[in-house]
Amino acid sequence: MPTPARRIGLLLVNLGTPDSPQTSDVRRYLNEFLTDGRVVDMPAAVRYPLFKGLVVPLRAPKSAKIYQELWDAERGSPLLFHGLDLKAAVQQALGDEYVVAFGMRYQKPSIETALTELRDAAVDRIVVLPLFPQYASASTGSVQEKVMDIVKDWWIVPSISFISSFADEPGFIASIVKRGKAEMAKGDYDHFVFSYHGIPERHVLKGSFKGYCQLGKCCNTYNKNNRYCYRAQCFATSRLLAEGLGLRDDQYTVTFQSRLQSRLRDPWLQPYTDEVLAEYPAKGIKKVLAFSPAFVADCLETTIEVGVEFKELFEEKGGEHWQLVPSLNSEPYWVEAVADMVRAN
Ligand SMILES: C=CC1=C(C)c2cc3[nH]c(cc4nc(cc5[nH]c(cc1n2)c(C)c5CCC(=O)O)C(CCC(=O)O)=C4C)c(C)c3C=C
Ligand SMILES: [Fe+2]
Ligand SMILES: [Fe+2]
Repeated sequence: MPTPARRIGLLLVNLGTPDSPQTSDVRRYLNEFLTDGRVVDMPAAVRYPLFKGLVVPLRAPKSAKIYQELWDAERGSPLLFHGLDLKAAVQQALGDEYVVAFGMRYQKPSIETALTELRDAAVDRIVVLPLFPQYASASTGSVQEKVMDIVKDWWIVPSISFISSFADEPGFIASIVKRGKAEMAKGDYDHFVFSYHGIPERHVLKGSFKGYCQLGKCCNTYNKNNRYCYRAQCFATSRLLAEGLGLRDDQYTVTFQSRLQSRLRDPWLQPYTDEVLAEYPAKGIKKVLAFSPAFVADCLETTIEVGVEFKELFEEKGGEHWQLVPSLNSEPYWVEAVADMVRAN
């Protein structure tokens, strides 16, 4: 039987990671990441000297130590090897009609290398799936900008579609529910935390249609006016997860982590996960199951921040059991959910 022609390119993209946990590689990664105007939205004339000259040199050695803790001796950065595993599994699920490539917004494998793979495979069109469930200009928006910036220089500009969020996608929700239920079957929990990567409040306000989002109850529903609101999407994901897990409203809390401490002290989305969990033991909440639904692959922000640092803080304050639900990585049901999203695109 003749092999069917390969026609559609799928580009999976995640955020990025250093080449190694050495300070020099972490510095290079952070320089690229934190001088992105969608991540640090200051004028370039301030951003470059401030971050390249001051913030990154101070942060890189500390971050490198944490990356050393995270690094797998054989496979390196989890964000990278889970991404490559997902790529291989989704390729298998979609079959020969698709060519699947994987790229990182910062460092390697670059988006440019991945797009070139797709171009060389002579695909007719490209579907871009940034692996961020909730849209943020600092994550999804940056990937979209980078893709467009690269293809604008191609002689033949391909047809491209972007899956810009999947915060309420049934396959995504069902996959996390499955992961969560597996943990819930192993023990009892007093409370459930859905901890999302934070962003500055300013980023949410800037993304609002006609000033709809004011960081209040406006985000409690997810509608046409706030469909790109990161905060509204985090709440929407949480409501659906709670429903799937059978949780009442008072059994779970939505929180935000990973704020980049800056001397400017600009507010990030609240409540902050560390502040919330520190108060739990005194309130009698001693056993907590923590979800990281802003991430689909284990990384520094899940394994170390939620799985190690928050656990230590919780126990220091008198908590008994803090458990992280692992990310979806390349679990078979998640692979199928990704394939379904792409087929439906
Ligand atoms: C979930 C999507 C992400 C958004 C939105 C996001 C915004 C954002 N991040 C920073 C600063 C840092 N983030 C770092 C790590 C990191 N961030 C994401 C995802 C989002 N970031 C991931 C998947 C990772 C992990 C990468 C890995 O290799 O494991 C870091 C680096 C780690 C450190 O030094 O602490 C920084 C810094 C900002 C400022 C921001 C929005 C404005
Ligand atoms: Fe981040
Ligand atoms: Fe909003």
